[in-house]
Amino acid sequence: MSTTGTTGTDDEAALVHRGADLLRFATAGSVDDGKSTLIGRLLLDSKTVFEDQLASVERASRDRGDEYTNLALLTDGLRAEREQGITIDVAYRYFATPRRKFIIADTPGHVQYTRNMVTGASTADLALVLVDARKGLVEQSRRHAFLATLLQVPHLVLVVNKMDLVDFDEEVFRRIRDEFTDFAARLEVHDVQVVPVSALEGDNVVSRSARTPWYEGPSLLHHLENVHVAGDRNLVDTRFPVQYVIRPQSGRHRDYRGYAGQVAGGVLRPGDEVMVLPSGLTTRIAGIDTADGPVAEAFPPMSVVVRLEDELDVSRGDMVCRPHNAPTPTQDVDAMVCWMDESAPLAPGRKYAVKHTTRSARAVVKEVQYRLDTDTLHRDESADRLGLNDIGRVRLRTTTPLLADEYRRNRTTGGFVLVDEATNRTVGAGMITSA
Ligand SMILES: Nc1nc2c(ncn2[C@@H]2O[C@H](COP(=O)(O)OP(=O)(O)OP(=O)(O)O)[C@@H](O)[C@H]2O)c(=O)[nH]1
Repeated sequence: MSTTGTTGTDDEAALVHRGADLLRFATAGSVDDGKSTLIGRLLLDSKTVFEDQLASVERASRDRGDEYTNLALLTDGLRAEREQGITIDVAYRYFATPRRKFIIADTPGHVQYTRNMVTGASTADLALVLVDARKGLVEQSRRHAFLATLLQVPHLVLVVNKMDLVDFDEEVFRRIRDEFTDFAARLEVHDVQVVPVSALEGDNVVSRSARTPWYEGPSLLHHLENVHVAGDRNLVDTRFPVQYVIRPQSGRHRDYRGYAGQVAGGVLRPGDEVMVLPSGLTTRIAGIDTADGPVAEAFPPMSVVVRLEDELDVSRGDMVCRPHNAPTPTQDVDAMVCWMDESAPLAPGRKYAVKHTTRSARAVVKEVQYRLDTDTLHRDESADRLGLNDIGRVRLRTTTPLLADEYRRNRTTGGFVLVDEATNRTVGAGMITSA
């Protein structure tokens, strides 16, 4: 069964293709804050839910003796469906309104929250942290907010839920909001929104509620629909990691040679002078092709095929950039690493496979510089290893040079994962601090 929303027009499809009207957001909260209910409410009120799903949830709610239609059943039901037979750390859900399409990275489970959240939030435009109005900010709320900013998620929303249980008291909201704003001021995030809602009763989720006349901000959905994300993309530094070389062996296209990949930064146009790394050779872009035909420009996150004027020796893992704006190939990498392996810690001397954009290399851990306490933001410099869910600063030496940028400059070319070569499991996620 698909949970994908409305079928769009071709125009919409083109917009989505360009990422212009798509918002990816990650949700986080502690147990029972109401995350499932909130997501259920968004799906329901945006009419993404099918009649039969709704009918079955209504039936199940009645059977359980619930007073309300239990929206969490909707979310959890979808979750269970997704999880059948496979281990999924992050469940992705889709819904759409006439203004935008949304992809929610929902991170179920509380034990592995750091790992899950890193997975879910690494590509998110926005992170939504939920708290229960009766409890206010708890340790996990701070940790989630911190992780989101560490992953450079540009927009942060604190949803103060269950306002109905505190009689929509402005004072309660104000206290939580102020405490959060103070905390967020210490983090690297520029856009913070705090919204009082009742996920259960629908207040301020889709439309503004008459029960919070003191609240002057937008409803949650209105904010999600309008938050400006186009400016978050790096359109300055041209970065095109080559994923595949396309060269038909026969037929009338056998003279075609193109390089397929997803634009990671900047804008590419036919005629642009470009440099290909690691060779350093320069040429011009002859044309840019997509599944829908040639285009006059390409920018993140478009997937395209780039043709070059000269026949250079380009292969998977190479990077097309600009002659005067290119990453410096480096084998010494400093990074914040989130460790995700329960079987063994990251420690000096250990070797891993590195996946960075479309490139693979091997790396040895030279040093653990410190481990970060995500609650106090304190750096423990005596730490010499990272255990499951730990985050710390690490120095690596790779076997072949990476074509890397700082993560804060580019989340794609600044990020990497570490893979255990014996098990082929992803054991760490890294954000390059200097290359
Ligand atoms: N009164 C009230 N109850 C709510 C509200 N939102 C959620 N709840 C209730 O809080 C309980 C927990 O809600 P869930 O949506 O299951 O919580 P969750 O955070 O998703 O929990 P997980 O199952 O861990 O994902 C349920 O009994 C909900 O009905 C709200 O706005 N007001």
